[in-house]
Amino acid sequence: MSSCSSLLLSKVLCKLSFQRSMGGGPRTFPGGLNKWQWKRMHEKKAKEKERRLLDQEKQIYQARIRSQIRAKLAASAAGSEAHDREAPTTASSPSHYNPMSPKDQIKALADRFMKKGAEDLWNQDDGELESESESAPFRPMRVRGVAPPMEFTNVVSDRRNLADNRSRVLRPLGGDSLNTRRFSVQARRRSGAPRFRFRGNDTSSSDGDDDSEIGSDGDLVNSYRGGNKVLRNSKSLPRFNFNEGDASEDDESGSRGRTGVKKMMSRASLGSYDAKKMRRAPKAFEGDDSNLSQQVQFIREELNKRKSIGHEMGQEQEDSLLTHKRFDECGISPLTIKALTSAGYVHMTKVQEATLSVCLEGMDALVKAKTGTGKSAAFLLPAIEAAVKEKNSSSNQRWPPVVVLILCPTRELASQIAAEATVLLRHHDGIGVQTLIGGTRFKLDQKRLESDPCQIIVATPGRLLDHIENKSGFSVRLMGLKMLVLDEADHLLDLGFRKDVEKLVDCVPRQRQSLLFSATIPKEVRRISQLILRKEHAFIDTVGLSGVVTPSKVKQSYLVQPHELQFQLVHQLLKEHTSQLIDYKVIVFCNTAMVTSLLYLLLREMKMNVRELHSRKPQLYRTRISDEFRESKRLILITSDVSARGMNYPDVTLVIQLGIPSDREHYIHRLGRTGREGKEGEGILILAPWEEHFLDYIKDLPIKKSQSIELNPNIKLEMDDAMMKIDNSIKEAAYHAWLGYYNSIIEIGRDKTTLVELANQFSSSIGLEKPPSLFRKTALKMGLKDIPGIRIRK
Ligand SMILES: Nc1ncnc2c1ncn2[C@@H]1O[C@H](COP(=O)(O)OP(=O)(O)OP(=O)(O)O)[C@@H](O)[C@H]1O
Repeated sequence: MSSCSSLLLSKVLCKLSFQRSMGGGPRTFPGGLNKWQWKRMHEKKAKEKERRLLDQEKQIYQARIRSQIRAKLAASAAGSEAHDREAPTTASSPSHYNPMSPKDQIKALADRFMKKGAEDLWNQDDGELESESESAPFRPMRVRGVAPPMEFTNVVSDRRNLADNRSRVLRPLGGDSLNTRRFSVQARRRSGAPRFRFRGNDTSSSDGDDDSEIGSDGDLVNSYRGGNKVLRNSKSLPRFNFNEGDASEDDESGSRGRTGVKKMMSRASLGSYDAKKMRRAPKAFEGDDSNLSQQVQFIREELNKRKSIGHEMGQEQEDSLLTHKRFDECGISPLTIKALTSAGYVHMTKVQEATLSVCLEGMDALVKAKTGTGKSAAFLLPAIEAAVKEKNSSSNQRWPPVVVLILCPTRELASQIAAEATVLLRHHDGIGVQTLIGGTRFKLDQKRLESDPCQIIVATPGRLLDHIENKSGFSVRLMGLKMLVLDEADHLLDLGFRKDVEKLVDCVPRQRQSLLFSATIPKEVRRISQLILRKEHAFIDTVGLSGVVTPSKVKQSYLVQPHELQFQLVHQLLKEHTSQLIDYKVIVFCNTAMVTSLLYLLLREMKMNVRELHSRKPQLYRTRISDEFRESKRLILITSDVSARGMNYPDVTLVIQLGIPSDREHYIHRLGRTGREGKEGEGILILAPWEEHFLDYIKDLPIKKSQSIELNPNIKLEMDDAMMKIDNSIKEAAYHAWLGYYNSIIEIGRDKTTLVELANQFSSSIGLEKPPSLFRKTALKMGLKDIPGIRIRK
């Protein structure tokens, strides 16, 4: 009764504050709170959430330690059992000293790995199966001809599909119930590829394979929320140190006080099994050992057969973008079908086929699909359907509620999504879409919202929060929200954005559908996504059997060249490419806005057809260049990571990445600007000799070393001349940004002396007589104050 009345009261207050704000009365937030109370309330909520999270992390960590101790004790007990295998364990011996019988061991393993996503939780420290498998508990099974542990795991993960699970993992390509891809991932994990270290010194997760294999939910949700399972090592580690200038420059996150220090979430892992799970062991494993080994043999053979068929089919399927399924078969409204048809969309792409029915059912989903495969339409179609449904049920409101909220990390991407939504909405009268993005006038947004109320909002987190906090009745309109979409979800849940996104999630109703899309979903993001998704959500992965997340028709290569020669190398590569292709269209990614600007000016001086796009440019300019590049051919775009994700520039023929990307995901998304819609493309990564370690993090991708290119000495002279013409202030800013970016990279950032040496070489290569000085405070923050070669501004 009391909760009912308080709900009623808060609804009335909401309505009142909405009416007041629309009518220009005193400004209040829902519940009659003023701006500061409202803000404090959300800050408090965010703090509480953070504390809860930390508690859970702590529990997970402690559980992990406990499990390690247990594993060690069990291993030593197993050693002693080898001497005395026949002797039954005495009742008096403590239970954790008891080695398991082979059957129990299998049951335990089966239980542990049969759960969806459990192989995702496999880690090297789970060692009994590999290194300690030679010891007692497993030996009897080996004698009976049972496969070595790794294959066994695979067999079990097949059986796992029979088990009931709360959430669904859908792998439409080839219906990979036997999950051959996971097999290779586990093998890779065992090979111990080091994890890319930008995110911190997380040596515990040495798989380097965040993207290509994500586990499914049930356990993960459980273990995350309950914190009572044995999970993988959990640490919160810095990802970025201080960045001077614009180093890491995803515009919207930067604009709202990006912390400069990024942390990694811990990764979940079932380090051991627990008694409860024993009950869920499949019946087949309870039979006698000889039956079991026959069965295992049979399943393995079956697996191998399916694997080879799957690979062939998988490759074929991967090369084509569209499926046979038509849009008019899936129950979306005829007006949308009409718009789709006139836009040339008749058949669905794989991700659309895999997700549409699930999303239209109203289920939450986390979706992973390759770049350029039509994810935008995959979430826009259910979004439009939600708006249509809502419009039919509440048509007379003057200010209709916002039914769908789509969050994007960059302004350009938000505009692109809104443009696509407008195309799909062209035949729907009374349903509108608007963008709320930074870099435009706030008042203008407000006017647009009042004059043209719409049901679908595409926004960047920073500007959206401004609207909620500055209010104008907007937060009240969000109370009717039915669907929340996070495009580039992994990036939005990364620390640069996470706080803002959490605040936003607190401002929308809990009863909603949430859809998270990205081409890359690292495990820590998979975990944190549970905060947004309902427990009963689908995880849909259309990457395919190969497990390669990059487009199959993109030729990937890398070149190694010292920093000071890299500009010349870029110039030479561009010259070659543009002379070979008539309709070239190239994107060159630089790591910072100021280096982007410098390279742009240099290439312009060298008479190349270039444009620049980065966060230091005014929004109008950015929009103009983005539109121009979308429409054009024979153009080169020099850009920073503002263009790395989601931007759909058709027919890009080459992507060059200059310098080490800030992580594996950045590499994949940047590369994904070419080879879209199943087309061909090329990607070249240019690394300095010390940056080659990055290749460890992408070694599962089909990237090859390119033949070295001999640089033309005459061009060098020409470039030096061109460089002389560029203003020193640009070069100094580029030096600062360069130093800031590389200082944030752990490998080099730790060795400050080498870093400063490299920076000073870069400085002289761009024509600066001596390295520009730093403010004392900045040098201090960067840990560079007393490093030889650093000049401090007086
Ligand atoms: N069903 C379809 N039929 C034909 N073309 C389609 C279809 N769906 C999407 N496309 C086209 O595919 C291209 C890529 O789509 P989109 O930008 O949505 O990819 P994405 O998966 O979101 O990529 P990214 O991961 O880079 O964000 C667009 O040009 C879009 O028009």
